[in-house]
Amino acid sequence: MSELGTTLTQYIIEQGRAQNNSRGAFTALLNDVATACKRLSNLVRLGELAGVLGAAGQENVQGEEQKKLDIIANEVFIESMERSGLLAAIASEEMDEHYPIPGRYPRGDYLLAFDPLDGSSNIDVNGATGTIFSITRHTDSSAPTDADFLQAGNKQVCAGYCLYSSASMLVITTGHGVAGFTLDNSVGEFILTHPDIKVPKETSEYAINSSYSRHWLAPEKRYVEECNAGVDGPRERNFNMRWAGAMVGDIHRILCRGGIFMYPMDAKLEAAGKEGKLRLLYEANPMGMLIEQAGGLAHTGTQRILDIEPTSLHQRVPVIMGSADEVERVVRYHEEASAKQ
Ligand SMILES: O=P(O)(O)OC[C@H]1O[C@](O)(COP(=O)(O)O)[C@@H](O)[C@@H]1O
Ligand SMILES: [Mg+2]
Ligand SMILES: [Mg+2]
Repeated sequence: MSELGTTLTQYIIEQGRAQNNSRGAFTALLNDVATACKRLSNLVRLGELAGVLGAAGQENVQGEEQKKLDIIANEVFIESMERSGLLAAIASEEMDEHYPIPGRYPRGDYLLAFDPLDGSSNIDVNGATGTIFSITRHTDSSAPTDADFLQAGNKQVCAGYCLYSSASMLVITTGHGVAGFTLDNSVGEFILTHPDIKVPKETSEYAINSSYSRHWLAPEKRYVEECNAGVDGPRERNFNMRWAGAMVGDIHRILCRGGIFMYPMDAKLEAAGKEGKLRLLYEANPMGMLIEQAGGLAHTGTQRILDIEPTSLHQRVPVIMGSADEVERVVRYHEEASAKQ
């Protein structure tokens, strides 16, 4: 295992050696990801001084109001990732369709799907935000299409996020555990600070936006009511609640100390004809891979997230992920609720 203090580049090279695979190309790709994250980290840190706060005055393909930083983050990331020549195309929350890297196919062997800025509503209040990314292979030598991105999460070769908070941290998996790196601005490097991250199996902390409780379906209602009943309830212990308003902040906390994160299907989403709030390809899948690689579980309530065969680029899914015992409990409540029907 790599030692604390190892740089991200050294870590990737060491991992490649340990797996008997030189992975030079992949090292370059992750270096580009790291460069993009460093550039974004600087912009987020400067905030209004860099003129990046506030609304952009337009909506993205999903009808959500875009912040200036959503658009800037998308551009900065793409610009950094275009250079390596290893990507065939990029898909983003902020773009209707995929973006084929000019002049790069059939050379590019990988596809990158990403959420340039997760937690957009936190930007203007100096709250935690992040970038989430997922990398899959592009095996077809022809020009990439949207359909090439529609690969189940279990096909991801790398997933991760960069959290922009009091420290900026890059947390990644290449399918051999999860490692966390903290950005040392004095040397401009991500340094390994959290090797082999594991999510504790048990937890007494949950994360869900409780302002939607009136819309919840029976399983989540039951789960949260039982947690809130504390020592006197069926769980016989007290629970704590946290909601960062940014999935990246909630998942980071869960990777650090355990917990369960839920953005489940509810009556309001159902009535609006939506299949969930969070996006499969660049939110649920990469976070699901990280959580599973750290020993947790990632589910919709009826299906393992990483087994979903995607049908569209911006597909939404219900998300229940984190400490294994708690996710199993919510899934069991779903099974019991559907058995009653
Ligand atoms: O405002 P709500 O409904 O609590 O939603 C919060 C969720 O929405 C998100 O902000 C969606 O991500 P974006 O900011 O990238 O659209 C998640 O990060 C977060 O968990
Ligand atoms: Mg997001
Ligand atoms: Mg976003």
